Amino acid sequence: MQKISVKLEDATVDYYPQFLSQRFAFEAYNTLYQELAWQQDNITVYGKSVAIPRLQAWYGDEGTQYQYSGLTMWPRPWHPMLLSIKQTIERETSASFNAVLANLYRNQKDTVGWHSDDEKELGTNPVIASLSLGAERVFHLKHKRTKQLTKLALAPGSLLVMSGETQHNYVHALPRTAKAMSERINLTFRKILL
Ligand SMILES: O=C(O)CCC(=O)C(=O)O
Ligand SMILES: [Fe+2]
Repeated sequence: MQKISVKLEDATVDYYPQFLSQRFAFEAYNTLYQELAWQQDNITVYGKSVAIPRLQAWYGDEGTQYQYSGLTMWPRPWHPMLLSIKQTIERETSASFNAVLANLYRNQKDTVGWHSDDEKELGTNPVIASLSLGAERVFHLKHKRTKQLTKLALAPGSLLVMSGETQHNYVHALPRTAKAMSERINLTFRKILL
């Protein structure tokens, strides 16, 4: 399988342009779009409740609840399609995961702002495996100290694996775009320390 090591200072990022076949990526998109328990969550920012600009769903092993910005996400039991994708990623990367955050970007206005996946439940130097389906969107990575910006177009069926000190040294985001975009699903597989 084709794997591209993205050249980044102080980070380890691998990109698999066609991790899933086009046919399977299309099928997975349709199934997950229809069958996951997509919800609109609110977070508390400066004491105010704000709707997150995307839909989300959290699936995982029992005990993998996850907290951020005043929001606790309780895991739903694995959907068979998520479990099968997880196992395929585990075989290829030799990492293991026990939960996944599914994001649904409904259009070009849905985004995720600058952050690192550095919640304490993930431990130091977590492996985050990010699978993309549906519309292609541009993922941004920014070095915290040098501010060096890297942009990666994430194709449907592609896998981006961030490991090593990436979360420590970089923030990442999926910005909104001026151009109209159809729906995109992103699955970020994680390992919550229990
Ligand atoms: O949608 C993406 O590609 C990124 C999602 C992300 O960064 C996250 O869920 O932590
Ligand atoms: Fe993230």
